Formats: sequence, C-alpha cells, structure tokens
Amino acid sequence: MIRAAGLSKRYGRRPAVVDLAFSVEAGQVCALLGPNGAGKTSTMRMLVGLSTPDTGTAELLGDKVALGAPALHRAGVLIDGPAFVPHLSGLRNLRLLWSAAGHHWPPPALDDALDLAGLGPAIDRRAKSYSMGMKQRLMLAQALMRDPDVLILDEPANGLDPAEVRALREHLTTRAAGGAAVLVSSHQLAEVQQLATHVVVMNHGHLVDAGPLDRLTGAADDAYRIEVDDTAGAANALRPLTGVTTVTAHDDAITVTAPGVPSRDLVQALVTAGVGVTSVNRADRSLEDAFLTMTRGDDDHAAR
Ligand SMILES: Nc1ncnc2c1ncn2[C@@H]1O[C@H](COP(=O)(O)OP(=O)(O)OP(=O)(O)O)[C@@H](O)[C@H]1O
Repeated sequence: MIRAAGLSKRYGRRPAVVDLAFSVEAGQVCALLGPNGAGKTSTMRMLVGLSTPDTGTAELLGDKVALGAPALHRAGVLIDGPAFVPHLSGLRNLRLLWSAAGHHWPPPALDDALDLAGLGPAIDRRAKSYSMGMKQRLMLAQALMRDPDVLILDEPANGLDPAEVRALREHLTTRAAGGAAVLVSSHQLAEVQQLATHVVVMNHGHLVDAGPLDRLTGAADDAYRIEVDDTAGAANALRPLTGVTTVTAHDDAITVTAPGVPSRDLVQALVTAGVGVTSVNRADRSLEDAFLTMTRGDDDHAAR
C-alpha cells in the first residue's frame, strides 16, 4: 500500500535520503524511526508527492505518486502543516481543505475525526486562538476525516497530552485493523513500542533495518534483565564496561545490552561496585535499546 523503492534525495550536495526501500502493507502500523536529521520527513514528503525524488519511486495503493495523483485522495497526511487560515474557525478550515480538493462536504469520517480532535465547541472558534495542542489535533482531524486507506503522519503525537496520545494510538490501531496502512514517524520510542506492528529505522539517510517490531525487540542473546537493590548505582557501574552498549534503569531492575559479555562479568562488576544482585535473566530488548544499538556512535543525534 505504501512503497519506497530506491528513493534518494539530495539538498544541494548533501544527501538526505539514500536508496531507501521499504513497504507498509494493509493492516500494519509502521513506525519510521531515526535520530534527528536521519531523513524521515524528507522520505514522507516524497511518499506523498510534496517533493520529487532524485531517483527511485514512491507508490501509494499501487500507483506512482506525483502531486495530484488519484491515490492521494485516499491518503490522510500530516506533514509540516497544513497552514490553517487564522481568522477562520477550525471547522471552516477543515471545510476549506476538503472543498479545495473538489469534494462535497462533509467528509465521510468527519464525526470520528472531530471526536478524536476533541475540540468541542472550540471547533467554531478562530484557529488563531488555538493552543499548539489544539492545532495539532485539528491537523490530525484533517488527515483522518477523509476515512483514508493510507495514513502518513509525521510526529502526530507532538504537543498531545498522555490521554490524547492514547486516544490517537487507539484510533490508529482501529484504522489499521480496518485495513488501512499507517506510517508514523516518532521519537517517542516507548509510545511507538505500544503502537507499531513494524519498524523502519533510518540513519544518515540510509535504511538501517526494517521489519516486524517483535523481531527488533525479541529476546536477544545479548540482553539481560538484572534485579538489583540500587538501579542508579548499577547503571553507573555497568555503563563504562567494555561491550556494554545500553543500560536502562527500571524501578527495581536494569536492562543491559552487552553483546559478547558473559552475565557473570556483569554480576561481578555490580558486586565489586557494592550493588546487591537478586536475579539475572535474559530480557526482551526494549525498542529504545534496539534503536540505540542500531544507531550507536551517533551521540550528537541521540533519540529524544
Ligand atoms: N528543504 C531542505 N533544504 C535543505 N536541507 C534540508 C531540507 N530539508 C531537510 N534537509 C536536510 O536533510 C536532512 C534530513 O532532514 P529530515 O528533516 O528529513 O530529517 P528527520 O529525520 O525528519 O529529522 P527530525 O527528526 O529532526 O525531524 C537533514 O540534514 C536536513 O538538514
């Protein structure tokens, strides 16, 4: 349903996306991940015809994408805007965007989209009076009101509070269960782990890995969950160890990713540092661990 085939894009001499290939099928929620500047927005812009690839092809619903392509009528898009007319109400803005594409008002999923936007009576207030979160929710409403078969959303949870993020997650999951293909970019890896069925990881414009979320986060030979009496002390003791790539502290345990390091070496380092160890088990890697391992060495661009 969404396909990037050998997509490349340069800005001047600087490559932003390099020979990128992946696809998102009906029923999938795919998270597009990468450090700042990895090329996520540039990729999404090409996928919806907002910019032209230097090489390669973007396809939606089996059609090659270009500005005005019919498939775009079946796509809900949230990338850099849209710019709302400030003196018109939220609802008038939605109407304008819908009618500009030559459709008859109202769009098929308007009630659902307004429900999710949760603007209540404020939908009739001028858009210029909206807070950042309200604007973001109005943008989501314009993407969702057309009952799209394909959704391409750049950081849709920006500016939303936890309850709104949860409502968005449920909405997107329902859309995918109904047969839509959903592509979202995000820096909120814990949130992505609850939402995505598939993940595409980019770094410096290149594809790093793509596949089902389970494969990226599944039980790994190199990940341990260690119950300790001092998680901060444990993290401090293990982070400097050779071979340890990530340490994540939880309430009463830490998760450690340490390829090639036997667990006894980790325990010994903890005991030497005076940290009490209760148990050591193989762990599922968190998406955060998997992501940081894949994009390691890129500290300047750490995931937010
Ligand atoms: N219009 C543009 N002109 C010049 N360079 C650009 C333009 N858009 C993006 N870039 C550059 O292309 C690279 C990829 O940017 P892009 O916005 O696609 O990354 P991103 O992964 O979406 O980043 P972020 O997570 O910070 O939004 C960056 O180096 C960026 O500075």
